[in-house]
Amino acid sequence: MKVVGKVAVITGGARGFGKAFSEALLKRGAKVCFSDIDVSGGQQSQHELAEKFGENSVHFVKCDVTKEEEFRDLFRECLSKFKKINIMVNNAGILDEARWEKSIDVNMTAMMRGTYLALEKMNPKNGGEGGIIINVSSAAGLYPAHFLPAYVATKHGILGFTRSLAMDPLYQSQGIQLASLCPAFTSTNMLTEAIHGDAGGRKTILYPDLAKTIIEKLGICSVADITDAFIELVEKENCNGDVLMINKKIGKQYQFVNKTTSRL
Ligand SMILES: NC(=O)C1=CN([C@@H]2O[C@H](COP(=O)(O)OP(=O)(O)OC[C@H]3O[C@@H](n4cnc5c(N)ncnc54)[C@H](O)[C@@H]3O)[C@@H](O)[C@H]2O)C=CC1
Ligand SMILES: CCCCC/C=C\C=C\C(=O)C/C=C\C/C=C\CCCC(=O)O
Repeated sequence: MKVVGKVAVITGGARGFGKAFSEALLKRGAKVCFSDIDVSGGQQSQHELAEKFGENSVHFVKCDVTKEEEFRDLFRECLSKFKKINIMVNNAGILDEARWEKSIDVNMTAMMRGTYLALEKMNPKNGGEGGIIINVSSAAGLYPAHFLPAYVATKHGILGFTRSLAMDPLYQSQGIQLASLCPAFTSTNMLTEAIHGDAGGRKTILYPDLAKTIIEKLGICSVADITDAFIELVEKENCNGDVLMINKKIGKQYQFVNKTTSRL
């Protein structure tokens, strides 16, 4: 998709990947409605991005993705401000093995809700123009990891859901594409908290003592590496059903290149 003139909705955009993806789209001439549960972080990012790209190009909305009404309001506010939605990025996520039910709510249920809401708004029958939905999974959506079992389950779920909808001829006929991004370890606050504990000092992964060894073995990507892959997906002529993994050793690699189910 050509990004210039398009409108994107991004969840979890106050910091980390969400903020970097917002900036990358703005740089290419899109308008961005980004959201987060973190109001002060969101307002700070709004201020920085508006200074660079103009007040009329970027808009922050407070949205806890686990609250259906707030999620619906995010779409309403984007449509009211920018009149259309062409790109949806379900990026908000948490890593918290002690709160595995919450991990399912944020990483899985909310990602599904964001996808269904975007499908509704992008449907030409509802005044939409089609579009692209990118769901942020992880290398943890492709491989098991005994220090992150609940997180791994949610990230596998994202791939199953997104790849299945991408096969649906209905959405294909509406000009809607769905793809998944699978970054490996990347230097954001999520990684720092996994290594050192969260703001309250609680550990978010099992066996944090193993972190150093695992990271030394697998390496750490930069946010720029992942943003480059994100933009590649968005700008591709057809990204439907794509699963793009990025890790330090291999770089970018498309997975499940055969997009059909063996028996269907
Ligand atoms: N950092 C890493 O190594 C990797 C991260 N990911 C995924 O990338 C996505 C972004 O992660 P990072 O930028 O690294 O993390 P981060 O922790 O820096 O940013 C996540 C953002 O999501 C927001 N958020 C959390 N719960 C929310 C909720 N209920 N409603 C709305 N916003 C909420 C947070 O306030 C924060 O601004 C997540 O889905 C994560 O699972 C995937 C692979 C690797
Ligand atoms: C050991 C330190 C754990 C820190 C975890 C912090 C953030 C991780 C976010 C992720 O999304 C996890 C990404 C990848 C891990 C999953 C599988 C690792 C195996 C990948 C491989 O073999 O290349």
